[in-house]
Amino acid sequence: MSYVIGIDLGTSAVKLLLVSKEGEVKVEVSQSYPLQQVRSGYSEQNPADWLEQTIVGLSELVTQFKGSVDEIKGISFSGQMHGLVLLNKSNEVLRPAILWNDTRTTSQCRQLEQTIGKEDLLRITKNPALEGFTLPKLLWVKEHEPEIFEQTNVFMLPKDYLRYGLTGAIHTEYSDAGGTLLLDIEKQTWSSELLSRLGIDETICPPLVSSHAFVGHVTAQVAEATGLSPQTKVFAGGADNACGAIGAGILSEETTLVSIGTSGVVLSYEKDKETRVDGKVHFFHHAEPGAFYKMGVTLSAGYSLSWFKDTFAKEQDIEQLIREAGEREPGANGLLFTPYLTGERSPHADAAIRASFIGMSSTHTQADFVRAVLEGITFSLKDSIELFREMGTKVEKIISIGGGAKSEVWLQLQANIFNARIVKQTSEQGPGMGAAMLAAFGVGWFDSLETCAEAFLSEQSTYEPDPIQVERYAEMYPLYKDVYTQTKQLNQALTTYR
Ligand SMILES: Nc1ncnc2c1ncn2[C@@H]1O[C@H](COP(=O)(O)OP(=O)(O)O)[C@@H](O)[C@H]1O
Ligand SMILES: O=C(CO)[C@@H](O)[C@H](O)COP(=O)(O)O
Repeated sequence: MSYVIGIDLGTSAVKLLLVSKEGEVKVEVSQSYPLQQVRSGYSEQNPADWLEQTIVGLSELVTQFKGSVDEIKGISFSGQMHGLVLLNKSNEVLRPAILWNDTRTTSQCRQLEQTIGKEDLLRITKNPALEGFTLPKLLWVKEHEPEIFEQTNVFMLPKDYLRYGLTGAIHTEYSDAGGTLLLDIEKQTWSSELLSRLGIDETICPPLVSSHAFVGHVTAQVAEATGLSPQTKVFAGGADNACGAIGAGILSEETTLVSIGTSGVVLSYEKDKETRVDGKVHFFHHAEPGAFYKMGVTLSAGYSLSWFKDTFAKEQDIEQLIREAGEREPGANGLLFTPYLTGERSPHADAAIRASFIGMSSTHTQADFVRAVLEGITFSLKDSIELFREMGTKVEKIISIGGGAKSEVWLQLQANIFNARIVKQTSEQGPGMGAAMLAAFGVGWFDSLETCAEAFLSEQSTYEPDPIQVERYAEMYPLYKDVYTQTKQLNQALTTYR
């Protein structure tokens, strides 16, 4: 027997899957780490925590594995996107990583628009300046922590740091590089034009490789700490959403992906680099060679639910909370929630907006609140689905992945709010499975990711939209959308108090 390992460096936890050559998940391990949010809009993690927990997870996986470690042929990665990791000349981490959901960089985004111009940014990177992307974070460090910027030898993205920790080799790959806002998407190179206009030395950008590229073996030290064989081959990997797309079989334009992890994502495959999304949604390289995807992002999707639970129902079981919410009426008895806890990206690129509960009454119970949170998160994903539909994308069949896809109640809610058929696969761990598939493709078990998908992926259950509930949610949706318009100025005024 032969196996590969897919490692998904999420925001809440690192998830490791041991997958057989037949695509069966044999061992699944998850190790969590904290998120530091010291001020509203700030979000950081310690790269040492990622590496430490991955090593713990790998040794746990090896312990649970019944076979010989020589049978584990390859490892690859999926990782939360955009996070800025800075290393000095000795490859030591210079400061905590500034994450994708950190929105402190509004002024750097405006500066970028002035220095480069919105049109040139779109022409080169196919994306607008958004707080979550890596370049504004780099400019923030340059401005606020010049002594750290001076010492920077190379920047990295989260899963690239993990790969460096396991192999000692420094790279990034195209699917994550697009999310830095420094990649020339058409030329597939770091943009010398942007870098020179911003006065940033190109040497701080890591070398670029393809997602399935072989980049080395695990080091002897890592092999000893985890029990893995030092012969285990390591492949580059991809951005978590690109890997999620692979792990959900989004390798053609027919199906759409919805991922509910810490963030929420709506994603569809694009063959053509000429596709224009005009900055309304993101446009990046897929982890499949030569392909692309467009993507809308809700910053606090699963995070809104976790926040609610941690703040108001810490001791309660998440599944029980969702089950009780599922028994309440659609519309949560007139309670609306907008999930803007850390600002928003799609369709409102607004770092200052914050979440609301609208319509609270003394008759509302905890279950109504949880229902409103689930509905609000799902409405916010519908905003991206509507953008896709306006662009001409048919959204009829959706593969749903991420922590949110563990819940039947939430899957049915997605079908009713999106008015689309929702499919859950045998594993909801799309990004980890996508990473395992990149390793399987990399070691040469398959001649394409499509053939790998045929062997590895299968659908488990389908959720059809219920026409009565579809109509009810269609009536509520304009009310949900109005909350943004009505609370925008209020939230802007409240920034002084944060
Ligand atoms: N049993 C469950 N049912 C529905 N949602 C869940 C369940 N368990 C966790 N979640 C949601 O899944 C989210 C984590 O999803 P995950 O894909 O692991 O995130 P990440 O990749 O960002 O670490 C949590 O924030 C939580 O809201
Ligand atoms: O910023 C984005 C995409 O642009 C996020 O989707 C991150 O990639 C984090 O993902 P999760 O931890 O929610 O999987």
